[in-house]
Amino acid sequence: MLIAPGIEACVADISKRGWSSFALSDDLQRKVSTAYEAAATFFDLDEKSKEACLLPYGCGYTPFGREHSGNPALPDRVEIFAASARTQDLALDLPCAAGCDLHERMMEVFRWFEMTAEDIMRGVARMVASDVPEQELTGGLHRWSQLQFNRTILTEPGQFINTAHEDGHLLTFAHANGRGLEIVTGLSVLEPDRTSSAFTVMPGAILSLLTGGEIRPLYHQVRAHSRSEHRLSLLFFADLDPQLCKPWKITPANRDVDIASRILGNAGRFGMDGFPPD
Ligand SMILES: O=C(O)CCC(=O)C(=O)O
Ligand SMILES: [Fe+2]
Repeated sequence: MLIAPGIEACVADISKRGWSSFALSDDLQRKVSTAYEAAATFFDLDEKSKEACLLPYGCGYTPFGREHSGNPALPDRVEIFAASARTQDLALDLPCAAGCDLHERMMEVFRWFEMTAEDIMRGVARMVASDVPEQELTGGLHRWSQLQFNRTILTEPGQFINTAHEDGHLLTFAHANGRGLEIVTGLSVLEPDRTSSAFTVMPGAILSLLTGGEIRPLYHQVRAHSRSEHRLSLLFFADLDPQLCKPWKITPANRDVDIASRILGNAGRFGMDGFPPD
C-alpha cells in the first residue's frame, strides 16, 4: 500500500515526541477557508436559529454549556457545530440555510481528513506490528469520525477555553484561526507552531490502546488570547469502527480492556451524544 508524502514523517514524529503536524495542500486550504467562512456566518445567527440546527449523535449545533473536557461544572467555553457522514443527508433538511451550507462545506473536506487519518493509522499499525490485517481497516473511520467547529465564548485572555484533557479518540486533527492550543506533557506546556496551512495531529486513548500503550494519549488545553475576537477551531475526531478494534499489539496496557466499549462510551464522558453501534 502506497503511503502519501508526509505520512511516514508524521508517524515517526508521533512515535518520538507524541504529536505531529501535517500540511494542507493549496486546494484543501481553500476549501477549509470556505468552511471557516460558512462557520462564521452560522455562529453569527441568533440563538433561536442556531438551536433549530440540532442533529443526532451530537452533530449539528451544540450551544455553550453542554460539552466539557472532564468536569461538567466547567463547560468548554465554546459553541459547536459538528458534521459527519451519518448526518450528511439529514443536514439537507435543516431549517436554516446557513446550517445546511455549513454541514455541506465541512463534508467537502471530511473525506480528505478521513483518508489522511486512515493513512496515519495504517502507518502506526505497521510500526508497532508486522502482522496487522491492514485491508480490514479500509474505510473503518468513515462512520465513526466527525468534523467539528468550536467558536469561543469570549472571555479574559489566559482563561481556559478547554481545560487539560485527551480526546479519547484514535486521532484528532486540530486547526484554528488563532493561538490558544497548548500541549501538556508532564510539567511542561508548549504551543505548537500554528499556521493556516497546517494542522496538529494528536493521538488519543484509542490509538494508545490499539498499540498496547506504545503511543500515549496527548493531553492538551486551550486558552483565550483575545477578549474581543472569537477564536474558531476545526477539529477532526477520528475513531475506528468498534468491530475493527482488535489490538495490534497485546501488552498489560490493553490485555483486559474492551476497546469497542470505550469508543461507544467516549462522547458521554464529555457530556455529548455519540454514534450508536451499527
Ligand atoms: O480548539 C482547539 O484547538 C482544540 C479543542 C479541543 O481540544 C477539543 O475540542 O477537544
Ligand atoms: Fe481536545
